[in-house]
Amino acid sequence: MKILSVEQIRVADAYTIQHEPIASIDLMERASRAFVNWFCKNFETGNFKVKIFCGLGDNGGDGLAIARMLQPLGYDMEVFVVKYSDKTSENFQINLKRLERQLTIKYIENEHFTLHFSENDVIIDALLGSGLSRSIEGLLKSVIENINRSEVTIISVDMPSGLFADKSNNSTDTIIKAIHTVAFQLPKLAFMLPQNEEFVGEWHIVDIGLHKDFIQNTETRYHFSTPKEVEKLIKPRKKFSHKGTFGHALLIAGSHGMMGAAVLAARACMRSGVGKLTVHSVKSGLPILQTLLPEAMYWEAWNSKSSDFIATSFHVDDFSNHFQAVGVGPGIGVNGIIRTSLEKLCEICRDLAIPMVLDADALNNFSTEKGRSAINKIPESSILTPHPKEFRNLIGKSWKDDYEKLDFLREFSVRNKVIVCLKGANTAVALPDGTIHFNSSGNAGMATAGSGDVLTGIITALLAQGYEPKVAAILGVYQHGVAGDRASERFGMTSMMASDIVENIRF
Ligand SMILES: NC(=O)C1=CN([C@@H]2O[C@H](COP(=O)(O)OP(=O)(O)OC[C@H]3O[C@@H](n4cnc5c(N)ncnc54)[C@H](O)[C@@H]3O)[C@@H](O)[C@H]2O)[C@@H](O)CC1
Ligand SMILES: [K+]
Repeated sequence: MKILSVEQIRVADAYTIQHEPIASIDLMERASRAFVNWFCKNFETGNFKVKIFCGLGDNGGDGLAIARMLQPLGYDMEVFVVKYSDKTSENFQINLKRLERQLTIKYIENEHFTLHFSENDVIIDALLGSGLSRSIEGLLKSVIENINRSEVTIISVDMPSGLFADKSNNSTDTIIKAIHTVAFQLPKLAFMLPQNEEFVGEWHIVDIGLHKDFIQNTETRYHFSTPKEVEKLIKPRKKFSHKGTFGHALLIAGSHGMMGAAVLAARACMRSGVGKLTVHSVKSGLPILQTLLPEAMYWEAWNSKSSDFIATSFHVDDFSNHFQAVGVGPGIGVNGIIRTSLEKLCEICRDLAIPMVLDADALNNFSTEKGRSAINKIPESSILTPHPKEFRNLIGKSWKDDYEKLDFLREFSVRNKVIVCLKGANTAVALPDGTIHFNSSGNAGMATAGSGDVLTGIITALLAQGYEPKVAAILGVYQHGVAGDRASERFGMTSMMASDIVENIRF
């Protein structure tokens, strides 16, 4: 699903009005109806009052139309119009006239207002939407501060009022803190970013029938990978296939005291459909891995006498005609010898065109001053899976906000021609073509030790099966999240562990 800018949404709106064709006021009616349908499904009539706060533009117009539609359905309504300006939109005016016939509207015209909220109230925020052009001040600011203090359920129409859809707010800005945001047709970039979580709450999309052709033909750098889109990427397993069909993966992971990382990645790899798996790790890890995962083969690190790190002088003969994918990083440790051996590994994979996943310590080895100058050795189209701290170390600089983080992410991915999965809620998968794809699955329970190792295993397995790197990244991240969602259903977010994610992988 595309994420369009405010400007693009405005054009989509105009295009729909012209080409469907539909009158602007009827499009607003359709949008408001879509909101109402969502609302009725989620909030059955009962012992509570719905308080709608309307601005003076089209977002306010939506609010008035929503009030008109909800009242006959049995909701106890109170409608407030905040008169912060003399200007109103045409659709607002039309909807105001329509509603005035049905109920008494209350006006908030100056700072001498008092609002009373009771615990069960539900507030619908239709003050400002995507038309926001500056930080909120004056009367609107006072009203929003009052609403936020009420601590009752707040539902925002299209956008939490005061939040910019595709650029950063000032840290002191006044913004509605919604529990739910019900957005029209497409998600906004702001919804994807951790810095906006307390304003957006849980977001939902309702279809308002914007013109499909326009959306299809509009270019954007941002995408939200919906379950429907991603699930289509899974290749069916053919009846006459054998284990050779699904590739042989090499996983380089673990060290003394860090064998859990290797086991988690390896188990996840096997659960994700790889034909064969070899794990390359330290000597002391052999009994651990062979006991916990008899399905995998073991390749002992050549010079791991002290058995506390992997530092193999990789040789091309060990790779050619052997492996279809290499995953490297979880628990391997960081030092100059390991980095040298990683550089050699990258060289071999590049020459033999073996796709790679680099995670955790593989990335940390490229995050020292010397390491950064060797980043260009990472083969094109490799998949890197850092969490934000690892990414910051890799690029050697911090970002001022989440928008700048996305810019750095895109820059890095384009410059090095690699795929970067920046992990977090809505993991961002940046492709070398400059696009960023946000993931839709997963939950906060996945912020637990070993969760990243599981992702490495999944993506390595997909590469070994011949999935194109960009598909392996987007699908792998999604399936990892789905497995995490299943694990959290069973154990709860707080109690789930990375091994529960592994046991819930299902392709
Ligand atoms: N684009 C679409 O597809 C549709 C949009 N609709 C609604 O229209 C909304 C956008 O409407 P508008 O463009 O009228 O904009 P808003 O209703 O968000 O804002 C109204 C006006 O307020 C002024 N304003 C901006 N920032 C302000 C501030 N900080 N303080 C005071 N005034 C400020 C601007 O002049 C702006 O045009 C959407 O969020 C959505 O709710 C729907 O009605 C139907 C379809
Ligand atoms: K709003």
